[in-house]
Amino acid sequence: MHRVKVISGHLSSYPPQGGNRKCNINHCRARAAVSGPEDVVVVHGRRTAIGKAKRGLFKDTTPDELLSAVMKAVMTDMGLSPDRLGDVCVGNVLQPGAGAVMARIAHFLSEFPETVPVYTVNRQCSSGLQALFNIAGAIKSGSIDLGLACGVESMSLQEMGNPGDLSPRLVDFEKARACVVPMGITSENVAERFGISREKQDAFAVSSHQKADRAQRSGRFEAEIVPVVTRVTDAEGTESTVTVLKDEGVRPSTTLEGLGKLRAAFRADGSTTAGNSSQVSDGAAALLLGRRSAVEALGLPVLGVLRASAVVGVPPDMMGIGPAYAIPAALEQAGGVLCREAGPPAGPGEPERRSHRPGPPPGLHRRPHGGHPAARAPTHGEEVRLLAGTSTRLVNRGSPKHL
Ligand SMILES: CC(=O)SCCNC(=O)CCNC(=O)[C@H](O)C(C)(C)COP(=O)(O)OP(=O)(O)OC[C@H]1O[C@@H](n2cnc3c(N)ncnc32)[C@H](O)[C@@H]1OP(=O)(O)O
Repeated sequence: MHRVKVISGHLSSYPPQGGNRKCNINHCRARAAVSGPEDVVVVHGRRTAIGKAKRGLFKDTTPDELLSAVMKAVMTDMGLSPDRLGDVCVGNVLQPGAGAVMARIAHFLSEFPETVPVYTVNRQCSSGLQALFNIAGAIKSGSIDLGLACGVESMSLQEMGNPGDLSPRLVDFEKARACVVPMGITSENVAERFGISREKQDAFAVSSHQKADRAQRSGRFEAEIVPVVTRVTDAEGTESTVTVLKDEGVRPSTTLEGLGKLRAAFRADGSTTAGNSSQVSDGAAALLLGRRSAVEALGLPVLGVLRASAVVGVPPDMMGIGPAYAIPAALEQAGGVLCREAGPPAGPGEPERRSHRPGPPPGLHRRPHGGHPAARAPTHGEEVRLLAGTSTRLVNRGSPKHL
């Protein structure tokens, strides 16, 4: 939840509306100022540490075990029996069948009863967020009161490079061809088309490592990380038992100078390196959601309220720009007002826009929905939480109409 607060803080840092008509997210929030028993609220969440794929302490751990660790931890922390859950949704990309069998096995490893259902969903990098929004949708529509939204991936035990059986005709369609562009190349495309220099990427990476290091050293992640006891085999073939407690991607010694020496990983003349890339990782997370009335009746805490959601399709050869388009779309739903300054970056060669309601980004098609008339705001001192995903998803307020 700390990161959610940070994102929310970024979004609210725009100056109040004035002569320059910059977006004021607090104003948007004020427009959404009613709360009620039908709200979908976040109760609790836990995650595993994020392991370094292939070389980290989770490299030999199966995803059902990672998933089971967080599923169990959330229910135990809340003192809640799993049979209270109306549904469990798990986001996953690489496991066969999006991990349906793996998820059901995790369910039983967690000693959840068979009467509680579980299913999986795959929306690539935002699969976990999609799971969250599916559960929120089921709560909002009245089909369940409480649900568990999870995400899990073992990049160590599955390969990214096999897209499965595809039509040979894909070569005749530019966008279809772009769907099999490797992730590293999509990073190069974004850097090139939006003018994000190697220096900027390296500077961002240094600052990211520094922030993660500070957070790690000050114990900010401790409450959210579930210690996982597992087995790992070292390079000599010796197996040992370890307790995994810490994210493995953080390199406190990272410097601009050191990063500057790394070679581009995907294109000889490129700018994406092992130092400024998103680490290939293993891990899992679970979040308990519920209808406010049910949550309060059980005496459970309310961490935040889910207010709006938006998904925006983007060109597949630069899929990493998803959040830049989905976040403004979700904000627009949350408050019905959005300025371009809070919107996605201008497209390549596109002048900075100033319209109060941005049109769809170049080459992109906005889902045809507007602001949400039934916006509600939290009570009891809660803040609105806008949850941004690694990809195209924002989750917060919804209504049956939109779910
Ligand atoms: C669930 C998911 O994980 S999905 C997201 C996965 N991410 C992607 O697909 C984005 C693309 N990124 C990638 O494919 C990978 O990060 C790659 C191919 C660029 C690099 O992968 P790896 O070779 O495993 O990178 P790794 O972190 O081991 O770094 C390799 C070397 O670069 C250097 N290096 C990496 N980071 C740094 C740093 N911050 N400072 C200095 N040197 C560094 C080191 O020499 C390191 O070797 P070492 O760990 O033995 O010291």
